Amino acid sequence: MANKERLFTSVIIPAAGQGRRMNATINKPYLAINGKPILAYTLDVFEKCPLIDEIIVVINKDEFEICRQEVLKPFHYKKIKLVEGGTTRQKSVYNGLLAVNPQTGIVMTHDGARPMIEESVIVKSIHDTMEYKATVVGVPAKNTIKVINAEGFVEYTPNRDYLVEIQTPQTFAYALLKEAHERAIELGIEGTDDAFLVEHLNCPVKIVIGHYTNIKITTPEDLIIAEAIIKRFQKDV
Ligand SMILES: Nc1ccn([C@@H]2O[C@H](COP(=O)(O)OP(=O)(O)OP(=O)(O)O)[C@@H](O)[C@H]2O)c(=O)n1
Ligand SMILES: C[C@](O)(CO)[C@H](O)COP(=O)(O)O
Repeated sequence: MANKERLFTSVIIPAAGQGRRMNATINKPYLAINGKPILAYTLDVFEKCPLIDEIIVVINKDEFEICRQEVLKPFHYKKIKLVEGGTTRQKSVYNGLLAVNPQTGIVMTHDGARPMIEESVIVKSIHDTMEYKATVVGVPAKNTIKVINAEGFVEYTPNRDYLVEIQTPQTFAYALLKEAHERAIELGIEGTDDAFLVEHLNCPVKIVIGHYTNIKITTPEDLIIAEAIIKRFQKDV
């Protein structure tokens, strides 16, 4: 990856969760903010980004119809392929990895539930991955973080200068991420993000500093925050 020639770039969007913490009547990707589904906001940014060649959206088996009707049909996406999800985020991403175009050189993962991603962060992630092979977007921790024990007592307070809250996109050389997922399957490792699996291969992962607005919509109050951010920063939607 030392030379900077453009590589075919695929993004895998896991959107096959259950949204248990949201506790809504429809699954999170299809909940609307200002009349538009969360997943459509996410897809818009990748669809418009000229560095993204292919978008693999990973969804639940029984949600193909709602995805087609509520997201794909009204918003006219061209680069998208739908793939069935697995029982965990990691399994969903792996299904996506198996479905990418055989030419894929760079693969990015981005939560369907992070609709406020900005194109500049996607572009920086791709550029930095050409150099480092593995990058993750994060923001410096704003709060003091404490490591506790099983009894709920503080063990120690890590230096905040070295704490970053991790988001997505997470971007990798395709062969590296595939190897990391396959090694994790062999070893029975389950991680909450993709970088964790790459870290297990002892491969350095570079941080791309992102934006605090790129929240993951997880609980009901996140919808209020997202609505406010979208109104304030993305008036054209
Ligand atoms: N089996 C799974 C689990 C999660 N995801 C996706 O991974 C992203 C991050 O997961 P999270 O926000 O935790 O979503 P859910 O799993 O839906 O939420 P919860 O844990 O509250 O059920 C989401 O876009 C979600 O749809 C997925 O594709 N497949
Ligand atoms: C990948 C991730 O977005 C990084 O913050 C996150 O770990 C996935 O969501 P979950 O809440 O851990 O399922």
